[in-house]
Amino acid sequence: MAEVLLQIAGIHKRFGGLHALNDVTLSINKGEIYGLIGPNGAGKTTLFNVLTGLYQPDEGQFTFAGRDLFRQKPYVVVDTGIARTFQNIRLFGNMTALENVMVGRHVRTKGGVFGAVFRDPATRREEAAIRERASQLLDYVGIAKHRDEAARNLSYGDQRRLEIARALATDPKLLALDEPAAGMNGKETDDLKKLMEKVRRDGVTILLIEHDVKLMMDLCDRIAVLDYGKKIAEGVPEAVKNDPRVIEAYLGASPE
Ligand SMILES: Nc1ncnc2c1ncn2[C@@H]1O[C@H](COP(=O)(O)OP(=O)(O)OP(=O)(O)O)[C@@H](O)[C@H]1O
Repeated sequence: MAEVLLQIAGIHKRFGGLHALNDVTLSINKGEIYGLIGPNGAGKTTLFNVLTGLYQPDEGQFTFAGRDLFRQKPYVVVDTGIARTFQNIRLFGNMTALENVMVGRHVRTKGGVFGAVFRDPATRREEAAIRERASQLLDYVGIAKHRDEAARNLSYGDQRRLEIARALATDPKLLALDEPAAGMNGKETDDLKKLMEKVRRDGVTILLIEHDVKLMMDLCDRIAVLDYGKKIAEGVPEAVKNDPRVIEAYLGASPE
């Protein structure tokens, strides 16, 4: 039987009078690529923000890898094994690609203030290991040649890959990607799809928000659909695509 990695139940999130997440329940199995779709404003990013500790849910339950993460702080969430990218790229533009990934890696290291100030041998060894791992990750996502370039000078597609490398540097069990293909051309999207398949093969579960329906249909094992903060459908892509509630949510009318 499939092993559940992430489970949320009865999650509510309100912004004043707006019910952005309304009783959302879902579970993601280890090794899955799980998609989240829905019209604009449906609550997808809000759910990501709840799952990564940026927003505190009003009610519900949230467990991940056997730990209770309900209303936990973002650093606890990262530590437990959830990493994410953002809809709007959030890199340190003036830092090199390598340095951006090293920042992500620091989450998993021990060197404290003492080590950083006095640069003792243990800290220097640790720093070298961080650099080495960051370098490997740039290679892994296919942008090793841009290692020493400022992040802001990378192409849009490469910046998205760099964000993924930085997220992977935290050694996540679950990688949550918020519209990673936005603004990509066909070739870049195809390369991104291959990268996500590789990440999954290497043991990382993926949660994906994406508007590119073809990409979602090709890539996801299961898809959940949000509409006005409610989960209106969930299942394998083919079933979701043909679900009348989903067609209605997207088109505003049932195809009779
Ligand atoms: N911090 C906030 N304060 C107030 N309202 C918010 C906040 N964050 C999100 N919302 C509202 O919650 C609703 C859901 O927004 P959300 O960004 O989660 O939708 P989405 O499905 O990700 O949309 P899109 O596909 O356009 O990115 C929207 O009506 C949005 O305006």
